[in-house]
Amino acid sequence: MTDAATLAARVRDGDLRLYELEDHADAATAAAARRHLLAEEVGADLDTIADYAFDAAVADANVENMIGATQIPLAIAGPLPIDGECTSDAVYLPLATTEGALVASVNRGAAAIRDAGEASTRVLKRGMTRAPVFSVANVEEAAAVADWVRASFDDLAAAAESTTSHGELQEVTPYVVGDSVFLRFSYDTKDAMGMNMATIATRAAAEVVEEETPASLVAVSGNLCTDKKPAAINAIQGRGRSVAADVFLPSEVVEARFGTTAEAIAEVNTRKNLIGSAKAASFGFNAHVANVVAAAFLATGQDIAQVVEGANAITSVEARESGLYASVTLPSLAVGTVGGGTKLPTQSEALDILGIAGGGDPPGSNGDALAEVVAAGALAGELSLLGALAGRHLASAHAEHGR
Ligand SMILES: CC(C)(COP(=O)([O-])OP(=O)([O-])OC[C@H]1O[C@@H](n2cnc3c(N)ncnc32)[C@H](O)[C@@H]1OP(=O)([O-])[O-])[C@@H](O)C(=O)NCCC(=O)NCCSC(=O)C[C@@](C)(O)CC(=O)[O-]
Ligand SMILES: NC(=O)C1=CN([C@@H]2O[C@H](COP(=O)(O)OP(=O)(O)OC[C@H]3O[C@@H](n4cnc5c(N)ncnc54)[C@H](OP(=O)(O)O)[C@@H]3O)[C@@H](O)[C@H]2O)C=CC1
Repeated sequence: MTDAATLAARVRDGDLRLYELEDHADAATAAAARRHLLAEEVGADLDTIADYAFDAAVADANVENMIGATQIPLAIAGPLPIDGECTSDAVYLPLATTEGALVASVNRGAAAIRDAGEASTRVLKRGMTRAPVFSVANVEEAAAVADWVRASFDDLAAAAESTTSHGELQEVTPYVVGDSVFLRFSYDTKDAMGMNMATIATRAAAEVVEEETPASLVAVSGNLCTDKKPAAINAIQGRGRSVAADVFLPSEVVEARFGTTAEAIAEVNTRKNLIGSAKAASFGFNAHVANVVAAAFLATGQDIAQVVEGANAITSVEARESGLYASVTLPSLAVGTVGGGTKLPTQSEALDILGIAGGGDPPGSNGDALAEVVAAGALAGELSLLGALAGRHLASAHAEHGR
């Protein structure tokens, strides 16, 4: 074991690579050595980055070349009453953000939902996808491979499921483009978001495809999955969890909470979220679902890059006889309560606020509960922002809260 300054000197002298420090010291000392080196090279003061409260070793599977931790303010919004299949409680939603007025907004939406009773939520579909791309000789061969895949689901499932005790292969859909064959594998990954699980399982199934057909694997991810890129396939067919939330707010709640009417909020939704989004050719027919998805993802250890598909959501609002009906449907929300960043201490504590850290009983129920909570939080955020726009107080709210 050796001290941070000595290790930094060895890196500077070319004796060690920056990422090899954990082989020569504990994780905290290795991080300190990198800060030491950085302080010398760029003169930055890293005292706050160094002041983290968890054992650096627990982040070993989550990051390389660690120097410390970024601290993001963490808040709660709620209580937010939810009537779902896996959540039937009033929850406090943990949100990590740097955008002033965001939590106040979700909190106001939650208050309106409380006044009205509760939001209903349902997970409509589960299926984490991975789509490898194979090359073949020509279209004729591509069609034959696709036919073989359609007839060989059991063999592919046996290979894929040999790599996991939780994952279940649900379907494999072939897509042919000339001499490329894409196979979109979809898995029930239970309480895991499942991207590692699906990738490992799909790699095993791809070996069977290569053994049994002329197809040759080009890449285990062929972008038809589609992970972390805007894509209509996720918005239409779903990815991860497809989840919806809705609520009916009586007119008096709308007026008391948002200082406007159901008709005015419905008009904002139609002209902004539907017509405006259509004109922009957006995948997000909503106001700011990404805000709640991102803040909840950061708080609970989700893969933040998957906010890309998490923000594919449609908000519907209708002025009814005695109030306002609103819904938010998120077709591609990639969430988990085990694996990835969920085991890190602050993230795991945030999941504890919701009572869903770790695996659920039955497996998958905690993942579903997290999806339901995020959907209800997104609904609260949509109601409040649409209310602020209809009542024309968005700019003043941000002037007051956000700067
Ligand atoms: C800011 C408010 C809530 C004020 O709203 P208000 O009605 O003036 O506030 P209020 O003081 O009367 O309080 C009403 C409720 O708001 C909550 N609330 C109020 N203050 C706080 C606070 N400090 N901390 C926590 N909660 C707060 C709280 O629930 C409170 O109820 P109570 O508990 O008192 O019965 C409102 O104006 C609002 O929601 N505005 C919208 C802000 C918003 O949604 N911003 C989202 C980010 S915008 C963006 O990023 C995306 C965008 C806009 O570009 C996307 C697009 O293109 O549309
Ligand atoms: N590899 C890739 O291409 C990509 C990886 N990622 C990263 O993948 C990680 C997430 O992958 P993910 O597979 O979710 O997590 P992990 O790789 O951390 O694996 C989670 C494992 O937990 C086990 N497990 C225990 N209890 C349960 C339960 N109740 N439900 C489900 N699984 C359980 C499963 O093991 P078992 O399978 O043995 O049953 C599962 O494979 C993130 O770090 C993300 O950033 C993101 C995008 C792409």
